[in-house]
Amino acid sequence: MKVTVVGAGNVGATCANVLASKDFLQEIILLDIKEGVAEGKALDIWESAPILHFGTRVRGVTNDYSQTANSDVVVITSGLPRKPGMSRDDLISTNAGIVKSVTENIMKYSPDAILVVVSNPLDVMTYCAYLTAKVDSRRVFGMAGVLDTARYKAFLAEEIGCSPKDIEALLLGGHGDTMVPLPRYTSVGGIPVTELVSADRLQAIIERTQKGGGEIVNLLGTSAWYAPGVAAAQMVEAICKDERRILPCCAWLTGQYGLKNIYLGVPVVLGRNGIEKIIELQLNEQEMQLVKASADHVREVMNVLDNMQLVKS
Ligand SMILES: NC(=O)c1ccc[n+]([C@@H]2O[C@H](COP(=O)([O-])OP(=O)(O)OC[C@H]3O[C@@H](n4cnc5c(N)ncnc54)[C@H](O)[C@@H]3O)[C@@H](O)[C@H]2O)c1
Ligand SMILES: O=C(O)C[C@H](O)C(=O)O
Repeated sequence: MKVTVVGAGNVGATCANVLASKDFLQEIILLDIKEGVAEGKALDIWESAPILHFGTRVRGVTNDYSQTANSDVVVITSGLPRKPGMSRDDLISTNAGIVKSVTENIMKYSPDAILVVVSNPLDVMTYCAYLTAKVDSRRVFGMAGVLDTARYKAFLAEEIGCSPKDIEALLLGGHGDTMVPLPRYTSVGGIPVTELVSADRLQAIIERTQKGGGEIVNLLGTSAWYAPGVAAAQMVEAICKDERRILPCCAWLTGQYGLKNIYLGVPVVLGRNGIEKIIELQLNEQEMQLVKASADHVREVMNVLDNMQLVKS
């Protein structure tokens, strides 16, 4: 199978590197607009193949979309990352134009591809790619929940002093400070998390998760890439291997959770056709209110995109 990663910056290059090292793809194309960047990083990754023992061919190109032809999956990471003091939503005016033009170019050469959007503001950039691609929404979705859930699990593992491997958890909503980690759907080695972590510590972990992206931006001056890159790679693997994994993804809702015509993070079954199924949980009233508040925020930013009249809804 062939995968294209658009944007050879921090997240794109990390995603390509992780995918290559897993050795299940025939070819990865890394594409960037900046001359030499994708070629240089792809060559560097390819030169690690003899050491890591993988056979996936990794090639870099500068804006030459003909090289991406017939990709099975395309990961879109092109766009500006935020700096300290910014919210993800502040990136909309620059990144919407980038995501639109990238999606147009990709669809020209890979009309059957599945698109995994990573650029921020995530939920709205996924909407932008969907409007531009004009394909079934099951083939256009975003990466956020896998990353946000991983952060939630990492913080819990640290608190409990256990392996992150033993934590199962779920998180819903938009990729912003209104995201909704769900303690009722969180367990540690089969034990409900509420039996191991006090209510106030759990609330502190939820709030740290909600601001997890900003924590890294404040430390680095730019946003995270190791966990985001591997999170996107996990989604690509689930699709290409038709694993039918249940992962939280930013998906187009058509009535689920009482919401429609909106991209929002929900658990889905991810397989060879993209989103095979959206899973609807039986939320209690308080959880539903939090999801609705998150959806309200995402809808506000979707309206900003609509008002830009860049792509027709
Ligand atoms: N969804 C998430 O959970 C998540 C996580 C981390 C980062 N992000 C977002 O991903 C994006 C990339 O982050 P990063 O840290 O890799 O940034 P980066 O600056 O390191 O890389 C972005 C790359 O995109 C390239 N680019 C810009 N316009 C392009 C175009 N038209 N065509 C092709 N390439 C183009 C740039 O040249 C650059 O190399 C940002 O918008 C960031 O906010 C999202
Ligand atoms: O926080 C950001 O701006 C990048 C990304 O969305 C993240 O959560 O790490």
